[in-house]
Amino acid sequence: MTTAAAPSAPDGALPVASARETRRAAGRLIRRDGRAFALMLALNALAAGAGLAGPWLLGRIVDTVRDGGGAAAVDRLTLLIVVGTVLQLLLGRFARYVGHRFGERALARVREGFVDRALALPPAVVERAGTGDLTARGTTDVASVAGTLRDATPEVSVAVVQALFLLGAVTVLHPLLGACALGLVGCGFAVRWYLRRARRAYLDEGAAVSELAGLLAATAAGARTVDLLGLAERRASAARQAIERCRRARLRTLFLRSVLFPVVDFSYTVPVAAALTAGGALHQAGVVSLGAVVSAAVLLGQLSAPLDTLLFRTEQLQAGAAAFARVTGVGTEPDGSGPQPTAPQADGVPAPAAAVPADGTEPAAAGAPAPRGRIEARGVRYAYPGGAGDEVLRGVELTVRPGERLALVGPSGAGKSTLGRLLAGIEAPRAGTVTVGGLPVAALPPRALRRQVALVTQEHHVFLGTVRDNLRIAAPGAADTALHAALAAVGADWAAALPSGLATELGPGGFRPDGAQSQQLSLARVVLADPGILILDEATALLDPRTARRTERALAAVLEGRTVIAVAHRLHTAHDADRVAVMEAGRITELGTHDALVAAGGAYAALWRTWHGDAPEPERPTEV
Ligand SMILES: Nc1ncnc2c1ncn2[C@@H]1O[C@H](COP(=O)(O)OP(=O)(O)OP(=O)(O)O)[C@@H](O)[C@H]1O
Repeated sequence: MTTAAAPSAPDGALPVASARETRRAAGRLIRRDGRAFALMLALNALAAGAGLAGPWLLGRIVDTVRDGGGAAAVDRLTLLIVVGTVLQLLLGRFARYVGHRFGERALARVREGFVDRALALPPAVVERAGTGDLTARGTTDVASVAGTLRDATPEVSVAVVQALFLLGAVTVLHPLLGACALGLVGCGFAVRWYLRRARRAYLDEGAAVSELAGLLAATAAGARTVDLLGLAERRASAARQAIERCRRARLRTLFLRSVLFPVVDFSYTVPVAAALTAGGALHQAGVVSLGAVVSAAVLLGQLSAPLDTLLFRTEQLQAGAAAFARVTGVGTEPDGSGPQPTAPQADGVPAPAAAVPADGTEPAAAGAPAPRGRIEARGVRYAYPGGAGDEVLRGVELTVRPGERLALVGPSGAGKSTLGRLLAGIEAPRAGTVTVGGLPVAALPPRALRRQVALVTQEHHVFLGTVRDNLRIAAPGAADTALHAALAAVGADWAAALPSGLATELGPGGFRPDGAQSQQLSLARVVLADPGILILDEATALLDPRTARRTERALAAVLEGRTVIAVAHRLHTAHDADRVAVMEAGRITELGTHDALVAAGGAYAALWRTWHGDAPEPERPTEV
């Protein structure tokens, strides 16, 4: 899906679908349930047709009485009015029922699509946008779309059909009486004025709510840090500013409504007054009967009901359309040219890129083992967005062979973690290329990429749900035997002793794994995902020594048979690696085996001597 982002999307924020793309997405939703939509419209048309009987029969009653007709004739006409009204009620109710069901199905599709696209978002996109925006789109915006689809769409379709039928009926009575509906032109101007401003205003309101949600979520998540560092006043001040922006955005939408509604209310009376005036003249000229004038006035008076619905729902439709644009925008690229989420195949694995790797290794194929191809960085340059434009990586050249273990060492801030993120495809280089098995990582769909490269950090997350749920995230549909094998591979013996085995619930109210156990669960997921290349960055850095030892043992099992690039904090890791790359100021300055680099007497040799206590501490802190 390609969209042009709304111009307002700030740098790093998730894109918002353009008006055109929003309309297209709505069209797709309607087409997918086209029969139900057509049935809803047909039933509405029948209900509106039945509704015309009342005013028309009222006119007939007036004419009958005027012509001296008896009470029996009036009774018959009155009975027909009752029949018409009941018919309208029943058909209208059925039309709404069909409409609500259509709305619910469409909403389910919107929700499923949103979840799919949100889950397929590259982590870097979520990091830059902030989880508040994504949360607000997944909650407030989806709820707004829900209200629109469930209530507004059926109501609006009823109202549109009713209004058209009423106008048609008056015009049939006499074209001049139909022309009296032009008195509603003031209403049209007011609505146009409103609609021109409403999309922008509602988008701003949604963005302000997202910002506030993100700020409050971050403050709540970091409550202890806020308390510890005495940041409460600063956070409260930021929250006050965000609330003020919300208030201003809300006031703007309120102002738009406060102009719209009074103008519209006045406009409703104009056609009725015009019909009575013009109708009186026509009647006197003998062109129309008195009953026709009464019918026309009643029909035009009845126009206010569907128009009211339209106006009332217009606001909801506008808010819903803005929310739909924000929901649809998730997972699209701001410039409309970047990678789009890949539709999963039946087994949940996306189709891999159909290209033959340059180094002759087998291309990825659905269900086939991930290729253990070489990973290469050529002339890689990178600067963080919003990082004052300073280059963090300045022309990195690196080739890691299949099955090789490479240790990345160097001073703090040299760019090791950043290079790890680029090699894992989380960030894309500003210049140069990163390829895995000959395929540029930037061109691989996220899920296909994850089958080839995994970045293991000290961050690990236990999801609410069972042990099985937590593991199957990496391999949907994996058999219990595979899950047990993965747990055993990372030394998670504790899992076998859980009361309900793989069905044990994790988290509050269930089993609460400690740091090492959580890390083991996340490593078991890596085993199940079975990527050919692992990038380790501080995987055990924050753990206490005992936990770190347990985790490292688990890690050793995971590394077996894979290409490994490890940001090395302890030089014994570098010593045990096949080769060592020294990184300084965004470049690889030394590359070779431990022995060769020590013999060369360069930066690595100095680090190694420092680690052994043979030399004074270097001036810059190092990762030893
Ligand atoms: N998200 C970010 N936004 C802006 N600048 C960043 C970001 N992350 C890192 N940097 C900057 O990029 C530079 C390289 O950081 P990086 O973390 O890659 O270095 P490192 O060698 O891994 O250091 P360390 O071992 O201390 O993490 C540093 O100057 C850092 O301040």
